[in-house]
Amino acid sequence: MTFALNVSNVRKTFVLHNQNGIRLPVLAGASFSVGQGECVVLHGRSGTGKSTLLRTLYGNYLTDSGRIEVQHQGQLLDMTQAPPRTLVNVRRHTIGWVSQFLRVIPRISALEVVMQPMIEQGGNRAEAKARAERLLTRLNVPEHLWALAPATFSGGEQQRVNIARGFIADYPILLLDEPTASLDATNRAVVVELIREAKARGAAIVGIFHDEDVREQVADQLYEIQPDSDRKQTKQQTATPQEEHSA
Ligand SMILES: Nc1ncnc2c1ncn2[C@@H]1O[C@H](COP(=O)(O)OP(=O)(O)OP(=O)(O)O)[C@@H](O)[C@H]1O
Repeated sequence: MTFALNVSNVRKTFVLHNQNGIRLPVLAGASFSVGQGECVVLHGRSGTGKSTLLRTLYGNYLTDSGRIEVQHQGQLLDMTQAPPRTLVNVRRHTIGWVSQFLRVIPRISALEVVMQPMIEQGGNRAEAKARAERLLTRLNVPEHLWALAPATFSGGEQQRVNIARGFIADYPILLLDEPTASLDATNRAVVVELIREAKARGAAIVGIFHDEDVREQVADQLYEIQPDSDRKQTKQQTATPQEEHSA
């Protein structure tokens, strides 16, 4: 199977510049591959680095070493070397991100928030609106809320708007950071369906799911992040400024 995403030997150490340059090694050589239509679930105890790895795949964090190869617009691209402008393009067209929290934009309606990724890909407005409405309906977001900005929505409503936004565009790769965290059983089942549909159209998915039921229903592979037995806080030898790309 050709991979959509290939992670090899990724190491990541956080350097806490405002705390005496303490170094916190988190990822000690993460390696796995995700094929089209496959879902890899990141697994491991709390604090082992699941979120860090997922964010690193999205280009939020610089790595110490290793490669993160993605198939992007017919070419193989190493995310660890991609300049910011390329990252923006990858995030627009190739890698979608669904976290448990919606980044609320003041005065923009829920419907527009959901439509945005498809419009940014150059999609047709009417089609984006129809798709957004279908997704919001499936995710049980009441219609009277669609025209409102989601700032005042409940946590679960915001999360469902965020999920609709993440699934509206057919990204080849999807990164899911606990997308079912504050959902009830009915809406969790809808998210499982959306993930299965995305896999069926060939999306490669990497996710974190604390809910065991959801994990079992969507995972093709579990990637266990080994606790770094040598992990310890070590003082930085030389102060190298660490640049991070924001999401
Ligand atoms: N931005 C950061 N700066 C410094 N340290 C960080 C940062 N983000 C995470 N860490 C540290 O990295 C380690 C891994 O955190 P991470 O959130 O990736 O774990 P996790 O496996 O996702 O945990 P959980 O299951 O509890 O969400 C933790 O010890 C955390 O304190």
